[in-house]
This record gives sequence, structure tokens and C-alpha cells, in this order.
Amino acid sequence: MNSRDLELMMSSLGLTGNDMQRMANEMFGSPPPGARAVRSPSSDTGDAAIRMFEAARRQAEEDRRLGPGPCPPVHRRSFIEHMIQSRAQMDEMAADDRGMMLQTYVGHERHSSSTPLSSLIKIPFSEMQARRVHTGRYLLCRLATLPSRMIAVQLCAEDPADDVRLLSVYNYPGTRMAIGKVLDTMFPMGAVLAIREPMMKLGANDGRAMIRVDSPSDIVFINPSDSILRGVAWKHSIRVSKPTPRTANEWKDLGNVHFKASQYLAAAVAYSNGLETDPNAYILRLNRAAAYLRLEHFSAALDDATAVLARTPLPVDEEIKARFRVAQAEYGLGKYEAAVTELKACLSLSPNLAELSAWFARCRDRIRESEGRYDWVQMFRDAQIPKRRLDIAEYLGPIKVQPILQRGGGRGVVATRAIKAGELLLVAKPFAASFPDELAKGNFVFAMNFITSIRESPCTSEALSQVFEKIVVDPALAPLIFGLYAGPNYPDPPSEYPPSISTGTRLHNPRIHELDLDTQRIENIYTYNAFNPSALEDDASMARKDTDTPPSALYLLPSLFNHACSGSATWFNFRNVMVIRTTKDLSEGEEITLPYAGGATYLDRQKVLKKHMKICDCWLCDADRKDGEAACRRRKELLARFDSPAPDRDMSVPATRAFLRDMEATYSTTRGPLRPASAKAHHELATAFVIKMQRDPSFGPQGISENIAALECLGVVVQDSGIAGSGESTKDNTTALPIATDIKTPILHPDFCVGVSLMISATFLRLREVQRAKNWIKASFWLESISAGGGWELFRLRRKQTLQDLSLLEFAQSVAAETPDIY
Ligand SMILES: C[S@@+](CC[C@H](N)C(=O)[O-])C[C@H]1O[C@@H](n2cnc3c(N)ncnc32)[C@H](O)[C@@H]1O
Repeated sequence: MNSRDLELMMSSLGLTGNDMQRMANEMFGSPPPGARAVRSPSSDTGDAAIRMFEAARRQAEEDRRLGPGPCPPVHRRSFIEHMIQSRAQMDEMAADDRGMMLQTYVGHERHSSSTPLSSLIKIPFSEMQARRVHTGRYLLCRLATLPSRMIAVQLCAEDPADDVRLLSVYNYPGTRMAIGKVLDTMFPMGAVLAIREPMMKLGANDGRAMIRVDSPSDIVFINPSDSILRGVAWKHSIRVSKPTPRTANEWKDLGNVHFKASQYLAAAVAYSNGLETDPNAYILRLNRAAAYLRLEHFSAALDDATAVLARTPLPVDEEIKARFRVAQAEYGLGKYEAAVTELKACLSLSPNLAELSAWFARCRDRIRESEGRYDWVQMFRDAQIPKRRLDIAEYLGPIKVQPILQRGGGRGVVATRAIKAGELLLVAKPFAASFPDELAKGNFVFAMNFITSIRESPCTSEALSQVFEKIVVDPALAPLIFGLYAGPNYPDPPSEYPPSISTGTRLHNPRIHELDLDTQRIENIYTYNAFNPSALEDDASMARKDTDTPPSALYLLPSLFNHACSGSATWFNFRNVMVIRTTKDLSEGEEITLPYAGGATYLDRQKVLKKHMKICDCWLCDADRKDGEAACRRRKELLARFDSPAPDRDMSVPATRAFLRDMEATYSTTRGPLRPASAKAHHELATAFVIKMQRDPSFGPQGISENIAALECLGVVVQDSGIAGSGESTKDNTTALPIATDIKTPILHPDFCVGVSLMISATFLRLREVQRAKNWIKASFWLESISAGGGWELFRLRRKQTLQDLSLLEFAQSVAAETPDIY
């Protein structure tokens, strides 16, 4: 049979070209949303990455073996010239809009100080040793040139004895990929800093001594009036090439320049500096609230706007601005009723304020959503728009966090009442997230993760830097992050989650660190909890998924779910928004699990899961292990057949029957009916029969039987496997579903089952068994409801291509109109 024949035959069911391939991938090959998206991206575990890990580990070993030692001297003038040149190069690259591919490390040994500056003793460069953390000491230094950066900010630090060294500052909020102007505000030339318990390293390539700062809270900016400077004299006077603002007004102007350029953190720093000059300059606080709103640091924005409102008298224009900012901050914090109250206050002050009605409407939508009522279709559409983050309210369903002792971190999520398969459990927004289309053009920072030995997606390091920024700006959020599991090298977090977080008005200056930031712990937390958001897709885009640069995000409550390969819940994303639904019926108190990894056998899944557990003890992995490693490898080889497009495969009945036989042979006789890979093989055979049906309709029933067998291999309980007759003889007469809807064990790959049901329906329709065709359409609706939810409109949007290919669109629409309660 040539491929043209094959295409002709497939058209008997309205299938074209590579539809079979796409449908097979959609329905059988690809794992469900939750499985396809793994908790931690595995962008590169290849040879090059492994060599880099080995080299870095060797270097660390060598440093440990050598121990502390003397530092080579630095020639002041040539070093300063070098730093000036670095900055010029950086500005040149920015002007040319040249991108950079950079590499950084995550999860290796980091140092951060937890000793207050007042308890530390000063140390000059001359006493510092290479490869050493100077515990109990602090370095007082002044910035002698303009800053530059690669990943870290590069500063030329001089101490009062006139010695200079490179200061390499990692993770400093607002500096990631920052332009020169921003760096100048964050680290102005001439600023005096104290570095708590500094670590001196030697550069791996040039052997140059440098102070490496990993934790932003190790840096303390020193005010000129600070007593720490008493008796300190600098040998050189610095000729500052860009004068620093002096008055609150000048700082405000600089802040406004950054604000207009969308450099909101630099703007907030400028306003903060101005407020230090004049704490009564409330306009700066009002402006800073606006900057924090843009950065989505809502409690900081709320504090600032509330503090402005507390001033009396306040000109009415400023009062409106402040109230509106309070309303927006309350909205951002999910306090929609409070936002409405503030909006009403704005309305009474300014009845004509145009923006207000849109904000009232937004609040109404969010209040509806927080009761679990979402416009899924709109969310699906919005999620297709590049760079669009969805603005929705979070929803907490019938779940709670509870101690689960056998799992790392000691907690898990359980049902607070009996729950039916498909019910909505949680809708969550990320604490931090990065998507490939949001990355600065041409700039990619890959993170080599020492915990997992994986080169992670650039989105990982981007989202991680957002976590640092958020905690620095609003330390009250820190317990939400430090309450997450940090891996086996850290003590278990408290059993309650979320912890209560303190509120209260604070002065949020992003350069004053109220909290000692344990960088290493945060990196561990990110590694053990982050997700790769996995978009709910339509059937056309499923086939052309780009997995090179997966997005990365940290969600809070979703991080509390433990893993099972066939989880009792599934998760997927509308871009930034994560939705979690059950895949089976749950009883009160039952633990709810999510799949952290997809893969055809335990061997594949284990690769992703190894950072989380030695072996996965779920029933699917247990069953795979009993089949044996050799059988699993063989299964994988057989599944690889689906990698070639359908017309290139032998789709004859004998060939697909042999394929099924071979696949079945990879399952031990004791395995039981759940055999996901056999589902694929049954479907291949079903497709072969459907192709033959073009010439001889008597092959149709065999196609249907094989597709039913495919569903059964995935845990669908088929109650009516009849091929002919009225199709009314199902147990459940109200919906006439041919499948059981009481689900004791999760259905594997429900997304895939939807497509199979549609194909069964199309085959029945071709056999003129209209009632049965209807019933199987309903089955596909129900299966979709436990996979994605969202009703007919979302079904139609997602499955449009398949429905068209199978000539089912109008038929399905009429069935949906008849049975609106199917979801
Ligand atoms: C994202 S956390 C899940 C919540 C965690 N149990 C807690 O208390 O915060 C992931 C960690 O939970 C543990 N875990 C989750 N599922 C597990 C499983 N099936 N078997 C063993 N450990 C599991 C592992 O230590 C894993 O790294």
C-alpha cells in the first residue's frame, strides 16, 4: 500500500494526511498535560553539559584541597582601566542590541551571612585570603568606577587602604540583564558598601582575586552619616562621571525617568533614596506605590499608598491617586471586596474617573472566579496571545494540607470531602514565572543545576531571580517560600501551609534587606518545587510543540501535592494560571497526587523523578518493574514506531496485529488490564481496520472493538461495548454513556481517550449506528470533563481539528445541544 492509497482510505473517515499520526500522538502517544510537563526542565543532560558539571566540580574539589591561600596583588590603575572598558563594552552591546548566551550555576555551595553588621569586625583587602569566607568580618569599600554586568554585577571596590578588587554580585534584585543607567542607580559610583562576611575567590580563567557575593542581603549600603565611617579616610577622591541626585526632588525626577522606561525597580530605588533624604516627600511614596504595582509587589504598593492616605490634609488629586493605588494593590492581593470599597471611595471623590467602571467590572469577574466559576473559553483564548499573562482570581477547592509522613517535606494534600472525578480543586497564580516569549530578545541565561546535573531552561534562572526580588522587596512573603520543601539537606518545613504572614506598614526600600537571604536554600526550594507550565492546547498545536525552552514557574499551594505517576489529579495551564482537577472519585481524607513526570515506562519517569525519590512506589511503576527492565526497554523501542509519520508505517492489519502482539508480550501475564502502551497498539490495529472499512464496511466493528480495547487498557470501564442495536441499553439511561463514570482508579491519559471515543463515534456514524455514535460523543465529552473541563465551547475549540477531520463537528454540536448537563 502506498501512502496515496493510505490517504484515500483514511478519507473514508474524513482523516487526511498525517492526521492519524497527530491523533495517535494526541490520543495515545503524548502523555496527559500533567505528565507532559515535568516539575523540572531537562533542557540538556547531554555530554557538553556533563563535561561542564565535571569541570566545575573538579574546580570546587581543587579549591577545597588547596584551602585558603594568599591573593595575587591587583594593579590599581590597570584594573580601574579594565573596569571602565568593561562598562564601555557593555554599553556598546546594549546600543547594538546584541544578545548574549550566558551560563550560571544553581544549587552549588553558596555562602550567605546571618550575622548583623554591628557584630562584625572590619577587614581590609590586604588581610583577606583566597578561597575563604571571612567569618566574623566585614569589608568596607567604595565603588570606584561605574558598574557593569554579565550575569553578576561587576563592581570595582576600593578599600580605605586604596586596594582595589573585583566585587561580583549575584542575584541582586533589578540588575538581571539591566542596562547601564539602571546599574548606575542601583550601584552608584562613589557609594560606600559594607560586605558581611565576604568570600574571596580566584577567577577560574584569569586567577584574578574577586569577592563573590551570592546573597543580596550581604550588602549593606552605608549612609554618609553612619558612625561606621567615623575615622575612615579615602586616599583618592573619586571623580564621579555621573553625578548622583542630592535632593528628594532630583531623586524623584530620576525615578520618573526609570518609570517611563519601564525600569520599575530602579525607579523604586530612586524614590526610596529620595525618601531617605526627605521622609516627608510623600509624592515619592505615591510614585513608589505605582512602581510596585507595575512590579506586582502588591503589599509593598499597599503599604506605600496607605501611608500616603494617612497624611492629612492631602490634596484631593493625590488622595484619588492614593486610593486608586490602594484599590489596585488590594485587587492584586486578591482582596476584591476591599478593592471595591476603595474604588467606591474614588468614585465619590471623582465621579468622572474613566478607568473606574472597568475596574469595578474586573472586581466582579474576580469575585465570581474565586467561587470557582471561570470563563474557561476566554481564558483559553487569552492564553494563546503571546506575552499575555492572565488576570484571574485564585480558587481553593475542597482540599487541605496535612502531614503525610513518608514523603520528603512531611506533608501532602488531602480531600476535605468526597469529590467526583473532574471536579475543580485549585486554580493558582505563580509566585514567580518566566515564559520563553518574555525573555529579553537574544539574551539567554542557562542555569547549570548542580542538584539535578541538568542544564535548565533560561526561564528557570529568570523565574528564580524573580523569587529573590519578591522576597527582598517584601520580606513578609519569605515564610511562603521558606515553608516549601528544600530537599533532603534541609530540615522539614513546618507542617502547616500556608503559614500566616504578618502585615503592617513598612518602609519598603529595596536596598535595605530586613531578612538574611539564604540563596542556596532558595535555589534548592526552586529545584524541588518548580513546575514547567504546560499549556492546555488545541489539537493542532499539540503536534507542533516547542520544548527547547520550557517555561518555568513556582506555585505555592500546588507545590504541596506529592507525586504519583497516575496521579489522582491532573494539572495544566492557561499560560501563568495553573488548574488542578481530579482524575478519579476521591473520598474524604484521601491524599491527592499529581504526576511530576510523564514517560512510557518507569525507566523514563525515573530519570525525572530521581531528584525526588529513590524509587517511585506508585502502582504504575510497581507494575512496570514487575514486567522487568528488558520488557520495558522493548516497549519503548516499539513505541518509537510512532515517531515516524503514519504514511511511512505499515498500517496493514497483519502488521498492526503483529505490533499489538509484540507490545502485549512486553506485559507480564499477571499485569492486569491497565496497559497504556497496548492502548496505542490496539488503536493502531483499530486504525488499520478503519482504513479497510473504505472498501468493506464489515471491518468497521473490528475497528470499534479495538478502540474499545484501547480505552480499557487505559482504565476506562466500558459498560456498553455493543457494536450494533439501539445503543439504549446502557446502565446510565439519563446520559446514555457507554462508559462508567464512577472512577475508582485514575484514567490514564484521559486527553487521549477523548480522541479514541471520537473515533469510535465517527466509525459508528459511518455504520449508520446514530444512537451509538451519539453515546460515544457523550463519552468523549465526559472524558474531556475530567481531563480539561470547560464545557462544549472549550471542547469545540480544543478539538476543532479532530472534529473536522472526522466530519463530526455538526454532529457533536447537536449532541452537545441535547445534553448540556454532560459536564
Ligand atoms: C513538591 S514537594 C511535595 C510536597 C512535600 N511533601 C512537602 O511536604 O512540601 C516534592 C517532594 O515531596 C516528596 N515526594 C513527593 N512525592 C513523593 C513520592 N511519591 N515518593 C516519595 N517522596 C515524594 C519528595 O521528597 C519530593 O522532592
